[in-house]
Amino acid sequence: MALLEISNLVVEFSTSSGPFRAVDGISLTVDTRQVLAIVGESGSGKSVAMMAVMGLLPFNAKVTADKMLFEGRNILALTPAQRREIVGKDIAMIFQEPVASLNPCFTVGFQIEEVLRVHMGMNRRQRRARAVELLQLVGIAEPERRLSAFPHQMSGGQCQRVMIAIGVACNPKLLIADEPTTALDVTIQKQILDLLMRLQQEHGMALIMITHNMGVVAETADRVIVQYKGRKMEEADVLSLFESPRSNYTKALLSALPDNATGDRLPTIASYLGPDGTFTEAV
Ligand SMILES: Nc1ncnc2c1ncn2[C@@H]1O[C@H](COP(=O)(O)OP(=O)(O)OP(=O)(O)O)[C@@H](O)[C@H]1O
Repeated sequence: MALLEISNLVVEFSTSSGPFRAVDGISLTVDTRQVLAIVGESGSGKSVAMMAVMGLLPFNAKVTADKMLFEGRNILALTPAQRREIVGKDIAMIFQEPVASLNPCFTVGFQIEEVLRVHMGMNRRQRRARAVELLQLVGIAEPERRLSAFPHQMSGGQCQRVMIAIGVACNPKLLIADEPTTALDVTIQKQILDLLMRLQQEHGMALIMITHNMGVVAETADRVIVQYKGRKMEEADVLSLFESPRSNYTKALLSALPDNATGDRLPTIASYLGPDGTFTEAV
């Protein structure tokens, strides 16, 4: 049984200019301990699809799916209370903007301990001890002292480490990382990726890595889904994707990497469109 199984996920927003379909029939499965990358340009519906899994979309979103199963349970049929037992505990998500994702009004210690209070029912002493352990785990020096820091007193990289600590606090079975390194300096990006991969391996978590960066895909993923305008263009294991991409859109993404440049100018996506103005899907 797959850990997460989604079939034909559709997310439609009602907007002032009519319905807008951000996710258009995405299917995917994630197995225990697997790292799945979802790659695609900005606006391709990567985040919206995963927010639908978390139940975090606003009221103007309509979510439908033939299947959305976590460990065999239909997530869409759960009551909000049942869903909250899973989300944040068994499935956790970290976001692109670590500083903005933390609450500026509370210390990082409070924010880590809150998750432990809600999901693990720990008492004050246990929470404190676990919070120190978590900060150590994510590589924050002087953890006891840093627990009383507010997010604005920490760097972006440290805030992302705190977000990761909150994400893994309850030993989730699945962690969804939404562009976890995009807002960070290049040197810090590498450290955060290494940290995520170490935690994934040590804790045996499955990881969904949302990214637009093919380098991140190559370094982290077992399987890859390439998404464009809310649709899945291609799904493959990571080696096949880089060695023999089947969809024109994947070919376009790969040829747009500076390392693959053959001329003075990088090719544009448009030069890979088929005669009907669309990309071939290879799923
Ligand atoms: N609340 C909303 N109402 C209307 N449209 C929305 C809403 N939230 C997201 N969208 C639209 O859904 C589409 C998909 O957005 P999404 O954030 O999933 O893209 P993405 O692939 O994750 O890109 P990025 O990497 O920039 O986050 C976008 O066109 C976005 O404008």
